[in-house]
Amino acid sequence: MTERVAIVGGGKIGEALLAGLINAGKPVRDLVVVERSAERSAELVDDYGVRVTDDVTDAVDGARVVFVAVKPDVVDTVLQSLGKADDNGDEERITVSLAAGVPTSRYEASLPAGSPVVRVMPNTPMLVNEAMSAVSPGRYANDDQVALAVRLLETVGKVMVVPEKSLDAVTAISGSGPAYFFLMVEAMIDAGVALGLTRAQAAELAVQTVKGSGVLLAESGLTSVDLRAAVTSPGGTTAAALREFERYGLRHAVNEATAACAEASARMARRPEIEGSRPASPFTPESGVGG
Ligand SMILES: NC(=O)C1=CN([C@@H]2O[C@H](COP(=O)(O)OP(=O)(O)OC[C@H]3O[C@@H](n4cnc5c(N)ncnc54)[C@H](O)[C@@H]3O)[C@@H](O)[C@H]2O)C=CC1
Ligand SMILES: O=C(O)[C@@H]1CCC=N1
Repeated sequence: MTERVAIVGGGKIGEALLAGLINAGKPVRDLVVVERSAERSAELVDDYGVRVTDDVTDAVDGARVVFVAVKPDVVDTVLQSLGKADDNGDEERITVSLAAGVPTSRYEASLPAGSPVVRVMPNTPMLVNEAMSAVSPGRYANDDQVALAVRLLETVGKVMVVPEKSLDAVTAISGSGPAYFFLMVEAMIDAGVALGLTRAQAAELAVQTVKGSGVLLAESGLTSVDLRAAVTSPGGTTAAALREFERYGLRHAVNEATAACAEASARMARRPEIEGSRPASPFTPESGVGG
């Protein structure tokens, strides 16, 4: 892996990618991060010894792959700088977007004609090299360029190639999906406390249960239906719990929530003033919910 890589946006996803690439053996000298916040830049320099700059044009000079990991409403600003960057001569620069809801066509319209663009929907388990990334080639990205993006992303988890029209649905399942499981764990911890456990006990029980269940699902070769049936003894405790989940409409809630997520992603693609088109969050920033 000798290609020079620039990561524009050193937030949660940008850092996850940076850490993953370094862990996978990519030399730090082949990496550069573009970050607007001075405080965040200092953290990245301290933690990874990577070069961090606030100048997009300077950072992408000589970079074979440029990952765009800023919020969707900042993408147009970044594209203006990318559009002004010198070309790389023979080595065409590949722009890889990690931003939710921004179509490859918007990149292609701003970048020099025929620029290769690849759009990706990753997720935050990338921080522990367990990402699920869905990759969609733009109209000018050739097979080798897509393969390079896939290879880099495989250093931080699994990769699936899908047509771009699937990305709203992908966002509803794997992009936002980690938050659904975190919410479930939060609810289980509160429920454990209500049943008399300490919060620490309930947290340890719930976290290890979700981790073990995930590994079992990924590694046993069995389906979620088989595995649920294996936990559910006839007339037993699990059946009593599952009956209540069905009575309160868990499947309906999942259908409605994922439909709302896919629609939010599609809405962002239709409108450039992305943040303004988002529904109000039910959470405060202090609750730690964002992303
Ligand atoms: N957080 C998540 O679970 C996921 C996020 N994404 C996408 O990844 C992108 C990044 O998301 P996060 O990492 O969560 O956001 P974040 O807010 O943690 O990171 C964004 C970073 O970009 C920096 N930044 C802002 N303007 C800049 C500019 N002009 N030049 C350089 N840096 C700039 C910010 O200071 C910040 O550090 C978003 O587009 C989001 O849609 C995709 C999938 C999952
Ligand atoms: O909530 C969001 O908009 C981003 C995209 C997928 C996960 N987080």
